[in-house]
Amino acid sequence: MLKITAARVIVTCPGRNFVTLKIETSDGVHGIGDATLNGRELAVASYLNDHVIPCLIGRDAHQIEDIWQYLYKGAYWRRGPVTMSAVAAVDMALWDIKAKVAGLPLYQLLGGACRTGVMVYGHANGATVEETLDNAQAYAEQGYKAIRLQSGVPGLKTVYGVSKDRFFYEPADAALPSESVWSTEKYLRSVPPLFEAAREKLGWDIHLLHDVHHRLTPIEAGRLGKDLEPYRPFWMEDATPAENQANFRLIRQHTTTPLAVGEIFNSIWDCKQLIEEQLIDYIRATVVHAGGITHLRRVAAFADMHGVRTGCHGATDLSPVCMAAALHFDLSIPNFGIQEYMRHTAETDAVFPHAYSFEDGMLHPGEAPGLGVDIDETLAAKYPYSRAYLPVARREDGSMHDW
Ligand SMILES: O=C(O)C(=O)C[C@H](O)[C@H](O)CO
Repeated sequence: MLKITAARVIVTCPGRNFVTLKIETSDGVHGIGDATLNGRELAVASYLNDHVIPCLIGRDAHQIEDIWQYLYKGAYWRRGPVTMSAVAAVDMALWDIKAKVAGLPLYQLLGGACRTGVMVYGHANGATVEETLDNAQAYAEQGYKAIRLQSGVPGLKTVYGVSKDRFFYEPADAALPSESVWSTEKYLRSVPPLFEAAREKLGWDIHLLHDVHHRLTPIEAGRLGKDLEPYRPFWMEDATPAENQANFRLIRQHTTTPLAVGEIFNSIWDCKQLIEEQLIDYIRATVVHAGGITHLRRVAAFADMHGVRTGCHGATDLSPVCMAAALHFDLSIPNFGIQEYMRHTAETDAVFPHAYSFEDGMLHPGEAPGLGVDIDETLAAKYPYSRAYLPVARREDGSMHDW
């Protein structure tokens, strides 16, 4: 038995907030897991400190599945982002421990590598089409094989996906949510010309992606998907809110543009119908928000049966611990599609030294035992938590819209 002797939550803000769980064991091996839930970080920290850690002490760290079931079923109150991020952090830390004890990089325990590396997509954005495409060109020159394009919308001051910095994007930008104004009509007019210009400038040998960020109705999404078809996007993401999974039937009826959704999903139940009915092409659920590696493997296996591939969320609010976990997972499953990669700042990378590396458009988790990522607690302590929220959006008449 490898006894869990201690566990603690580390909250740090090296440029943005991260919550990390560290689990220690009787033979001195420790593991870490990401528990960051953007804008609601302290809720997960409390869930772990007040309700999960007391149940972990004394358990066998090797019993990953049993501990997962204990935390999921044992809480009685199932699912939800706070619960599932906490369960995920425990799960990641336990896989880290198991792989360290085995002396192997985690992907070896998950079945070994199915591919030589993990294709990632970078984020090109700008206030204008020209600026966005100049940035996209810079990504292409760095070797990226896939690039997400988000551009300013004429007539709207700020929109999701457009940052002030060329290579870094941080949407949680204020101590109280900032407000932006949204117009579906203006947005819908702006995206097809962006993709037309992108194909002219970048050619056809690069994958182009776009994130709608839940802002359209199903029929509007069907229209956008159809308008983008001539430019062969890799995917159209989060076309409409997905609480009602049947909404995707309508989008599917109107377009052959591939559909991706799921970064805010917490469990297999959020995507059961989407996958079973083949209403999507890529499932974006991620290690930290969907119950860890144990649960995400189940989602991926179910998706594989239905011809759906993975495209895990990988924004900056998922820490390097989650990124490492995602890379081991991506490398080991048969139906991997693509991995999002929004680079962290140098400050963040220093707090979380890691073995993963980027080369020629691909990430690789590296060969260090475990997840191959650690937390420098002394450095982390220098960056206290700083409250930050995601923005909100209102329509031009003042009513709330999805941001
Ligand atoms: O990366 C994406 O596709 C996103 O939509 C990023 C999200 O807005 C971000 O992770 C919210 O915390």
